[in-house]
Amino acid sequence: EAPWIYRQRLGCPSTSLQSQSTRSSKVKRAVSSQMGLFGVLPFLLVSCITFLLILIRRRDATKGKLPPGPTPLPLVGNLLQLNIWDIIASFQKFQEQYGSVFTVYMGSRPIVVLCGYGTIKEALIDNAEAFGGRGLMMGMDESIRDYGVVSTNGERWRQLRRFSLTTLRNFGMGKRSIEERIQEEAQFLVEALRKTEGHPFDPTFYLSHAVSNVICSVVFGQRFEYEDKQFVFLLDVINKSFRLMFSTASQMKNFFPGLMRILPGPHQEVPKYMKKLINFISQRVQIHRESFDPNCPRDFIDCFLAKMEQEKENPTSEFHNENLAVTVLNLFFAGTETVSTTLRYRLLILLRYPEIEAKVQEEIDRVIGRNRSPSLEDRSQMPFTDAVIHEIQRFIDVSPLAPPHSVTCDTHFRGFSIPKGTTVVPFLSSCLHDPQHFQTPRKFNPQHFLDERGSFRKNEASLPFSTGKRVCLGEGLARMELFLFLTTVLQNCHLKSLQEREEIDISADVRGSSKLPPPYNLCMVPR
Ligand code: HEM
Repeated sequence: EAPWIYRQRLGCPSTSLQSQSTRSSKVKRAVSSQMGLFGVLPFLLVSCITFLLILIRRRDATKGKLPPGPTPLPLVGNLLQLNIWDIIASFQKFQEQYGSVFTVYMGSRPIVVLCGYGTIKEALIDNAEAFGGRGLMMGMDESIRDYGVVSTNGERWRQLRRFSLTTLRNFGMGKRSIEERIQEEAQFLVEALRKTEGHPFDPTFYLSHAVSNVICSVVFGQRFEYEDKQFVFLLDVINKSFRLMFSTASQMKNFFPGLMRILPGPHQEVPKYMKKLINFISQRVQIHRESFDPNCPRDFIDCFLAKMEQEKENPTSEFHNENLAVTVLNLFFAGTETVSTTLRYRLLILLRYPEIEAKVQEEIDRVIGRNRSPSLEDRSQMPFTDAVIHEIQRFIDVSPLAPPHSVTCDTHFRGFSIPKGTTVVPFLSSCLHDPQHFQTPRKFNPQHFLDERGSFRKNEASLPFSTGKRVCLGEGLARMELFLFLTTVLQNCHLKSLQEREEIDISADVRGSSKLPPPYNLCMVPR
């Protein structure tokens, strides 16, 4: 006969021969065994959790003494203590609680977080070699993770980084300098803005097209009309894959990589988009090959093809088709969203502070005038504009967390032992808001970058591009764009808000670990 509790569940009738008393004693026994079960279950659960915690602690003890942090649970790690919609706020809380180096667990993976300028400098600059590895970038598609410059390590990364830096520094890129390419694009941007004829519009489209065109010009040797079908296709695919890679489902890969690999969801679409992008780039490479002249490289792809030619006898060369396609893809991903978000956010801040816009325009008129395009040489004579550009980058903090690093060897740091291969995340936001380096860290204040005489003053804690061996490879290019786009637009247009300035909200829309300006419209009036 099946035990009572199962018969109840299975809906079996109780036998009619059983007397009332036998039935009631059976009921009592069943109830007491059920109660026993409920008493035992929590005990078993607590024992299992304790056992797993001990295992985690023992494993960490054998791995080294990691910095302190919130107590992780088995399997989920610190998932329950982290606000995955606002990781920045969670990290700020942990920094207050545990200090400038703490450990959080993403699932069963420990991640060491570095906070504040002193700590980040000591790790990324003073111990550059140890902290210069790239950690596993979970959000990135597996088909491209092993190639290119952003997510690789060792010789591959070293060679591709050196090559990309040299090429972006303008050597061997044909007749036109990168500065000229940006100046040209800035003029196209102003022309497009003029066509809005003072009507309200959302600047996102114009700014992202202008910024993407700079990368197109550097990489493909060609800019596109903003309505060009190929260009619109390229930007659409980049945009969609960017969103998917930073979606919550993709972020959950950090916690449960194995599970997320098989679970359905938007993150499973990423490889499809990657394939489209790689196909697009491969077609462009093929077109380049047909008109390639090794003595006159026109752009990044030509320079790479020339390097492939030079190294064709070397069987271990890193200059091959896969690395070419993914490095180009890396430049698009790393160099478009960051710059265009900065430009978009910057216009919003200037709408909020029209007196600052007026002061920048006064400097533009005095140094550049209205009859020629701004050039990089002008920057050194424009301390106020330079300070505003730096302060906007500090204040808006578009990359609050650097992508994951990893330690390349067992590392002793501030009394802790971090085993080789451990993921380390520089919390750049904590640097940009470090109260020891900025007088009013949470307020927009260009004085942070000016001395008493009004000259530009560098601030070592201002690290929006990170620092050390992995410092942003496009920093030089980005700084050129940020200066030339701003000065060209303000030389030609006034910004007009649709709201009273006091009503303009400049606080960021935080999504996971990214910060974006709130959506807004504005008008541009020709000067
Ligand atoms: C406002 C604009 C930009 C910001 C705030 C920015 C910020 C960053 C940050 C924080 C990193 C991570 C550094 C680290 O791992 O510690 C990075 C890496 C990188 N950035 Fe940028 N970036 C910008 C523009 C660009 C542009 C225009 C390009 C390319 C043309 C670019 C290409 C890269 C690449 C390739 C890496 C990976 C470097 C490596 O792993 O060796 N970035 N950037």
